[in-house]
Amino acid sequence: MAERIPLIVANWKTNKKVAEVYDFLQEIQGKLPDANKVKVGIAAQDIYLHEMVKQSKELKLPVSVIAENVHWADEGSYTGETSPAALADIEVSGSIIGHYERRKMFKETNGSVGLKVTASLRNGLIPIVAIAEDTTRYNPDDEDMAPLTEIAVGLAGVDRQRAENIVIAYEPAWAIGAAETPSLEVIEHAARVIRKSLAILFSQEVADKIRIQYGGSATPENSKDILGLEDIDGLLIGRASLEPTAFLSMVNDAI
Ligand SMILES: O=C(CO)COP(=O)(O)O
Repeated sequence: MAERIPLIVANWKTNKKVAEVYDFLQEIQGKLPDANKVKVGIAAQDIYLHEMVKQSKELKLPVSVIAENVHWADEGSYTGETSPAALADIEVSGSIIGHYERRKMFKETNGSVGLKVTASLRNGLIPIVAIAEDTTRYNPDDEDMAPLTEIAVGLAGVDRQRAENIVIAYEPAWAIGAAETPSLEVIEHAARVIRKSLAILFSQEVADKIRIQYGGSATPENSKDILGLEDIDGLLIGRASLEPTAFLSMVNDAI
């Protein structure tokens, strides 16, 4: 089976002022583990990304700077959208795509997710595709299992050669911004269903290379157990990522 280096990503959402962004980066300087053991990303509001890339270089931080959303067109008349080509140009590493909050509040669909994933891969950005589907109704041992809709529809147009660069974030809607996570059994089951869906869509070989993160009320208290699950290769962290000590503790749990 392919070795998947865990990926821990902070999703700051619409939080932090510019001074707080820089304080955080300075606070984690020299405290991140070897990038060969765990990869670290921070997703922040677009207005901070360019400076975050520069600051990370200056501080020699092994951190990938990530957008929280991206448009599907490289350029053109799309007022208010951010081009994947422009993100790549300022050395942003990837983008979250189809976060539940965007699907719910901003009418993001599996169709637009697909366009954004393709556009990201075309520009060398890592798409972190968030899926919130209820995986409990699927049986991963069922030979004729249908892939999850969010994967089947959202990733249908993706070129198999590039698919291994996708990251999937499993974020059950009810656990986001909540106080509880699903049980470890439910998370592992969901991750297996997701990997099986990816294998149906691409191939088992590709599916084995794709990282699957868990997101939704991940904290320093539960991160080690979640990261210990066989099919979970990282975390997408909201609230607990806003504070450097908590974030660093969760990053270290991935080793
Ligand atoms: O939405 C999330 C990460 O993308 C999860 O948010 P919380 O960790 O705050 O529940």
